[in-house]
Amino acid sequence: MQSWVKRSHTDTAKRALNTTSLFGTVCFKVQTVLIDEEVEMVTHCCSLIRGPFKSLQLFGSRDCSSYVSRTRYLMRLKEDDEACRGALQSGNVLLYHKLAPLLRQTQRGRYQLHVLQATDVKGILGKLGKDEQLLNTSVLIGCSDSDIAQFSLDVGSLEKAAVEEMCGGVFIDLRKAFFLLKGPEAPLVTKGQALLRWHQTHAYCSATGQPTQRNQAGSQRVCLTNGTTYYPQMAPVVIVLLSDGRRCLLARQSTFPLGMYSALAGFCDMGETMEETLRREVAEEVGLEVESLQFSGSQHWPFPQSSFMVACHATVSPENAEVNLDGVELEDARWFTLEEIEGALKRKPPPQSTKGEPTGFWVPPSYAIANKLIQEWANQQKKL
Ligand SMILES: NC(=O)c1ccc[n+]([C@@H]2O[C@H](COP(=O)([O-])OP(=O)(O)OC[C@H]3O[C@@H](n4cnc5c(N)ncnc54)[C@H](O)[C@@H]3O)[C@@H](O)[C@H]2O)c1
Ligand SMILES: [Mg+2]
Repeated sequence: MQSWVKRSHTDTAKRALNTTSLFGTVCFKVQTVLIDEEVEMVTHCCSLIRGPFKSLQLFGSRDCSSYVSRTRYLMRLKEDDEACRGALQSGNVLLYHKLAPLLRQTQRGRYQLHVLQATDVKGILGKLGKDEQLLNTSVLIGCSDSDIAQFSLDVGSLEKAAVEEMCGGVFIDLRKAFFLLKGPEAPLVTKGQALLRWHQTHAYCSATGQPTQRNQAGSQRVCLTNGTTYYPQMAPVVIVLLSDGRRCLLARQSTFPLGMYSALAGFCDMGETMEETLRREVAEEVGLEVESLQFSGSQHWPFPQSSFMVACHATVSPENAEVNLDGVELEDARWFTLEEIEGALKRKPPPQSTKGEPTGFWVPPSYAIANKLIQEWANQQKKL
């Protein structure tokens, strides 16, 4: 196959691929972008899609795992504006209105992400008399299991109700949406929002005050005056569930919903390791000295800004477990037994309108990594 494909044809095929999803509707797409004499060759090429593209090594081989293929594809879209613009034309788009994501309700009343095709979005923009170029302000957020590039787009300049009506969906505040969505939809919707928000707040260079320009994928912005490149950032936070061997420590801030207790958390100071942050935060907030720690997992947390949560378990000695509260940040911190924790894990959060203290404390819902730490601790204690 490689010997049959002349150099110019190889370039043509590459160009064709730039306009498509990973292994999407290549044959259909190329006919829309190529001149006639090229179409025949590329159509033939596409009919043998696995063979030629493997030998041309445009996206790596399908012998690799699909995860590797998707990762390489996304990497390429971040580096190649033209390829990214092409992928956007046949991509999936999550819409946001002033950073509130668009969801739709299923017949069973469950909420799902409302994923649109780029062509649908263009149709909506056309019907509302808006320039199709707005689509190009989308940012790349991933690649679906069916190898379609995924983007997020804020249509805050359009009338919210009109878009909702046309799409048959509803824009819902992220805090609520996060709670309503299940599985991989929840992290995807927060990633989409976090990246859009980063662009909305980084339009200018903090050194020159001049405008910055984004690449097509939205993975970076560059100051046109001094050339500084800015990348989307998350603030690192350590979240820790302390145990004295028998009980675990949970705390609450006065701003938490009534009755909710969570694990201790704190932002990393400049230059700190994760271990140092953990030790410092525990000392600052509850006056205890950590003896040992164990990494558990991590999570991107979009509220109020993007944090990168690193979750750990840590122990203190039972002889030195008396809490000495820092009253500035925390309203309360207490040791809880396994029985109390099991009760709290089963308890549903009270409705937001509830006045007065709910009967019994409760813990953050399952989408918060604090919940995972608490579940892990309870499971571990049950084995002892
Ligand atoms: N996902 C979860 O399960 C979970 C659970 C608990 C807390 N959290 C999140 O962890 C984060 C940190 O927790 P915390 O509030 O206890 O932190 P913290 O104990 O460090 O206290 C917050 C204070 O730290 C200072 N600070 C330093 N760097 C900051 C930065 N980059 N951004 C904001 N404030 C900074 C501010 O003065 C702020 O008032 C919060 O955003 C919270 O929403 C997530
Ligand atoms: Mg804290």
